Amino acid sequence: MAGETLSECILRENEAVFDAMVRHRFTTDIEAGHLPSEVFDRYLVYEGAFVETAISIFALATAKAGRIEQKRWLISVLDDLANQQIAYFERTLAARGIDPASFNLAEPRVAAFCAGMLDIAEKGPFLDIIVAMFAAEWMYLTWSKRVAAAAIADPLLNEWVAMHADDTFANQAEWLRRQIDDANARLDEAGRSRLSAVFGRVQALEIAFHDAAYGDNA
Ligand SMILES: Cc1ncc(C[n+]2csc(CCO)c2C)c(N)n1
Repeated sequence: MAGETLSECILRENEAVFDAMVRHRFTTDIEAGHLPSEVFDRYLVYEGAFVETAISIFALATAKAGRIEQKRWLISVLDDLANQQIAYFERTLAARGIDPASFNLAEPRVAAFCAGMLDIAEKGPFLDIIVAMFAAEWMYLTWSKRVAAAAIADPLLNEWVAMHADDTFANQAEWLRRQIDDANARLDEAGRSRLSAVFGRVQALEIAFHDAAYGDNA
């Protein structure tokens, strides 16, 4: 549509699947204060595996970035993932007495999500990686900002939601969004629709990943 940025166009074209994900039962259960404890435990183990995958994805983006300013920013994202996010999982798994070995990390929907994201990063150009991570981060920012307004009794769950609703995370998601909008003029229609399809594919993988946190009865 005329006067629209590329990120606005991508969000409009994928509105239905994006809304389905930001309204996923995982987010509405947290908001309503009744996320089952065993679902949070399973989620933490699956999510910890994804954060390690995210380090590989951002490392590939760093390697493929054309400009030093982009590399510099992505290195700071990597530092945050390796030092703040991984530390959250180490602390949280220990505090909740979770043994990751007692969960199935080969769960098909979790494996499909991690492998699907990594595949985009390995095979795709820089902008595909940026769009895939924009899809994952913008979605988390959107539901976390909504859910952060609710009183979350579990301090570790509260911390997780707050971490995705704060300015640092919002700046990260907005940086990705700017990369997409700045590239718009250099793309043709086929390139734009390919990126929009990447965004939609990531939301579908995300929905299955969050279903998996509920076990087999999702
Ligand atoms: C399943 C899943 N999807 C998206 C995010 C959002 N997110 C938060 S940090 C990060 C990586 C780099 O900042 C991403 C993508 C998540 N946490 N877990």
